[in-house]
Amino acid sequence: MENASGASISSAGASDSEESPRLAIQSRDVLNTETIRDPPETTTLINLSGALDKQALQNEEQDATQSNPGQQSNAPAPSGSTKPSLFNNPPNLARIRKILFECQDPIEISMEEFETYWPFIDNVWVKQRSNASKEGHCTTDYYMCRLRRPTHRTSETRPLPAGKRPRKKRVREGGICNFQIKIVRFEGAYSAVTIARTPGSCSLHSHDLDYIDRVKRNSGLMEYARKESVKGYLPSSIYTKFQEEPDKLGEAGGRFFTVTDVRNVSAKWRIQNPEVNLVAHEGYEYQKGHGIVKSQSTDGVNEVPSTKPTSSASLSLPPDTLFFPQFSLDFLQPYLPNHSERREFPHVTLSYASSMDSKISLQPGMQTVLSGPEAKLMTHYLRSRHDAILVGVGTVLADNPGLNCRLEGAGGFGGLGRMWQPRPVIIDPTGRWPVHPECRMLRTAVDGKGKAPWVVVSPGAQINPQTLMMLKGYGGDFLRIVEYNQHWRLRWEAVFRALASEGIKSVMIEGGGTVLSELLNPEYTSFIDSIVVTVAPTYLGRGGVNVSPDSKQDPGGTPNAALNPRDVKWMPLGQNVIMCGKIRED
Ligand SMILES: NC(=O)C1=CN([C@@H]2O[C@H](COP(=O)(O)OP(=O)(O)OC[C@H]3O[C@@H](n4cnc5c(N)ncnc54)[C@H](OP(=O)(O)O)[C@@H]3O)[C@@H](O)[C@H]2O)C=CC1
Ligand SMILES: Nc1nc(O)c(N)c(N[C@@H]2O[C@H](COP(=O)(O)O)[C@@H](O)[C@H]2O)n1
Repeated sequence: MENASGASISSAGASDSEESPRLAIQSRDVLNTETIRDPPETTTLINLSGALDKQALQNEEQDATQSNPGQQSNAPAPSGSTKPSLFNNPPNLARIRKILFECQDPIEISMEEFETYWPFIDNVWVKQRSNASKEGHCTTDYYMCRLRRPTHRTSETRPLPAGKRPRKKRVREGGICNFQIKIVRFEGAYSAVTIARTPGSCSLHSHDLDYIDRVKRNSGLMEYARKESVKGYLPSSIYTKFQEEPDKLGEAGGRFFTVTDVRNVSAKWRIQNPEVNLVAHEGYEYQKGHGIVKSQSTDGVNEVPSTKPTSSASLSLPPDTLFFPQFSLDFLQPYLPNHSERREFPHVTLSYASSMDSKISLQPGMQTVLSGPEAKLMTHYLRSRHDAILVGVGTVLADNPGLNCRLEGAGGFGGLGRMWQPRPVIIDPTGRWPVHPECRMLRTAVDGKGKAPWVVVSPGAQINPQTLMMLKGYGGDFLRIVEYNQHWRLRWEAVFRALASEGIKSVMIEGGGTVLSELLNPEYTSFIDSIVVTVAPTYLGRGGVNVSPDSKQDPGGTPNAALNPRDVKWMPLGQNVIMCGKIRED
């Protein structure tokens, strides 16, 4: 596809998800101390990938305890010595249901996350149509909100069992809702599902999620009821047990769950298993006027705390998770992108760590740690606030970086999909970077902890078709820039314009020495908004990689400072000092 800047994304046969690369949730502006430390509906943020593995194990264990329904007619029996939960809710279910209901921004999640969470929100949606790509790697399903239909379907047209009267046609209260989404599933080395509103959709539902939960139960919830029914329990006993865990029931969308819902599920199973005598759970009995209640005699038996933790309680974040700083980062605010601004070019922040002698590494090709733990957290916070992280190929070859945000709450670190994960961008005019499945950026993409990179190349770069397909398979791409400056270097203006036309509104440029030194020269400073430098209390010496713009002279030939940032602020963070400044004239 060719864009206005003369750049092209080499996306022959691209899937829907590739046509629209800015598909992850882009609401970085809301990633602040409050949302990440104390999100509105949950205080426990849990890594999804790890979580899902453990959950699968638990599901298997639970399934293994289910005996064959035909044999277990009068002995359905989880032991009363512990209090096993009837729910196996995936982490952050309420919050993620809300995100998948509102679809405020396009969402990109892994196939596993989709399969885990979608059953708990499928009550909202009715499928309209499906398309599949010729190769079969990509399917697109179009859904409309269930309330788009003005009425419940009348059952008059359906064949009815003998003696059953047709239901009355009921007109929906609250009008109709024209919310529509498309779900694109892309299966390759990197499988992903993207969920986004379609162009004809309204931007908000005309009702809340509770309204739909009242009208229709989701299939995740119904599956809980089915699993318990096939153990031979009485519907009212199952219902009573569900009600004993109101938080989990509510989280799964079951605030309006009724005993009739369980009866419907149970009845289906009973058709196949008519000989089974349904029983109450152990420790529960029928009490006239109250239905199934916990027996007095066994009260307390079920109160013994379980030694086996329930689903989300035992889940942990990946070991490389960084926890949100307890110290204030408010000082950064004036230097951060403001995504609501309409701009031709992205907001550009230069952010790197430097020694006292302006070196960013001990020698070319060598990674050197200059940021202490506090400054590292700040850098990851900055990453979360930008759409893309740009580096030169020298940095990628030297550091094999991840270029993701590893703060708790970011996608893969307790957040959904690739939420708040920036897009790595590599300036590699001749295609020197050896795209390899073991490199950190691609591993990060496979693990759902970040995005695969876009590699900016010049027209002459020889990109092997297999390399192209491999990178695309991970969700990355090559971006060809055809504009050069007088030194046969790619024109930064063209790079920024190409990124803007791909939906990138903010870029954090981390390095290395060549890229930073070039961008600090006068011809580029009109593109640079802010600079955030982490200064380390060390001298790396002359052999180090330098950051320094070209020297400048005034018109009389007197040497002058090359660049003076404005609105400068210095902030000590641990052993480092952070220098923030503005570059571009407003
Ligand atoms: N402390 C810190 O914060 C950081 C430190 N670093 C360190 O920096 C070092 C790497 O720096 P360096 O070696 O200078 O490499 P860079 O990462 O700056 O990459 C330089 C290469 O990028 C390509 N490039 C850059 N700008 C352009 C342009 N306008 N047009 C065309 N090509 C361009 C060129 O590739 P080609 O040669 O193929 O033409 C160039 O050689 C590493 O040691 C790394 O650890 C890196 C980032 C941050
Ligand atoms: N802020 C900062 N401090 C340092 O001390 C550094 N060495 C760097 N390096 C940059 O960070 C990249 C590594 O990123 P990952 O941790 O692998 O995600 C590296 O490539 C440089 O861009 N930065």
